[in-house]
Amino acid sequence: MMQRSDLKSRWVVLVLTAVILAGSYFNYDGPAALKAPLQETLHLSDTQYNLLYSVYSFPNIVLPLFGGLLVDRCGTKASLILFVSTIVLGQGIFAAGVALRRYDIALVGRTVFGMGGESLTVVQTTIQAVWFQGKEMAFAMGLGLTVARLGSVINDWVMPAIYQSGVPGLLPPLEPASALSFGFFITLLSLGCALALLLLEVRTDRFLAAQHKREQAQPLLHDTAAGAEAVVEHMSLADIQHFSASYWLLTVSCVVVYATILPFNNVAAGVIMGKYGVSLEVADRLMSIPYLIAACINPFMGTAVDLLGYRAVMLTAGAAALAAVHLSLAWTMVPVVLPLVAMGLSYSAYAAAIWPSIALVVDGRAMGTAFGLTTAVQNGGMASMPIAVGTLRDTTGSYQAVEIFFACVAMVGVAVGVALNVVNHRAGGGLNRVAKRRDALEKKLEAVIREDLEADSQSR
Ligand SMILES: NCCCC[C@H](N)C(=O)NCC(=O)O
Repeated sequence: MMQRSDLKSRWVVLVLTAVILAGSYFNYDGPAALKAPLQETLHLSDTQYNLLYSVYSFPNIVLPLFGGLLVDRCGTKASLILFVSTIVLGQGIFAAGVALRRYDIALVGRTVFGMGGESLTVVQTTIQAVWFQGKEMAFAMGLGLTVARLGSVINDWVMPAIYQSGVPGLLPPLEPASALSFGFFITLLSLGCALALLLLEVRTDRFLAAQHKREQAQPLLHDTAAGAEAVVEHMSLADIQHFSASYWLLTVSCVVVYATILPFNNVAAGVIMGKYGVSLEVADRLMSIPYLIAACINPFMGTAVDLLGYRAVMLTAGAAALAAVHLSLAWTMVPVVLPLVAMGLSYSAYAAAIWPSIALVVDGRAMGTAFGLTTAVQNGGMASMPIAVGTLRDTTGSYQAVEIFFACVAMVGVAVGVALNVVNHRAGGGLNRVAKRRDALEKKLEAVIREDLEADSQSR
């Protein structure tokens, strides 16, 4: 039976989902690129500044789980439009709050932005998993993250420039709200791409339904995460208890390892300026290195995962490399470019392995919920880390304790990775195998079971 992953238009879907997410990532990292001007204009301490990230993540300790359920129950189309509209609204409120010098409104804006932002990553990953299932999934997710991360990198370059010079006749210079308003226009671009994707999905539904009718297969019921297959069973929260041990270990790994990457980026400019005595502009450029490296090599890392497997090994090695990076930032004076490049490489290896791994250990009909739950737990880490980091920085007066803390968290990620390798090996080692070989083995197994059942019914 023909599926979405058999269609060439999956590449258009990849471009659209990537650009949609790039708009979200661009704005997520907005405060990091404007850290000093924001703190100056709104008179914020480090803790208050970091709260702009924590409030993004607080609602997401729960919301993406329901976002994922919504994706599985109502489909990707409605969820996509809902979540993109929410980031447009949130960014608008955030920019207005900063323009009005109202920290409380700015916090509300970041909260609303977060309510859409993380569930958007869930629906985007689910759409990519559905359209690339059994094909170039890790490559597609890697390329998607590349474009999204380019959003972060462009943000690091464009936001300080717009802050400095404004947009003639439109946005005044030396005003952080100008840069944030520019970010609002970027979210409108994401909305435009989401509407284009909606049209494409509707046309694909019609095409596949007609195709299935011709093949006398079951009609297409709706566009759930299970894609073009006829799905009648609905995922419910209770089904979470059937997720495997590998899934839970992947989720714990995701929360601890990402907690050493994304929250580091929020304070990277401060770490670099404090340790190496460079200006904000130079620090902003330097801090874009990890995301830039990751953006450049994500598709290659993804291809390596598609061709070689070794997902569980790769995500353990990625965590170990991140621990080394943070220790070197805490205790050595090596040129800062080295640990930043190493961070980009390890982040990319980790991201290329973790997201496709989740798609491999859960059933198709639970994909949105699984991504949602992982993202929810991940946000627990992303909500608490900035507070811990801000408090450590405010109490010790330097970033050394912060870096040692990041390294310890990464080491927990190594331990979880080792446990994952053991558990997965006992369960057949699917995560470290190539997906196509894994599919072939599963098909062989199904055929043997079917033959057994047929022989059984004939002998009765
Ligand atoms: N919007 C920035 C935070 C992204 C969090 C998201 N759940 C995620 O982890 N995405 C993958 C990545 O590597 O950024």
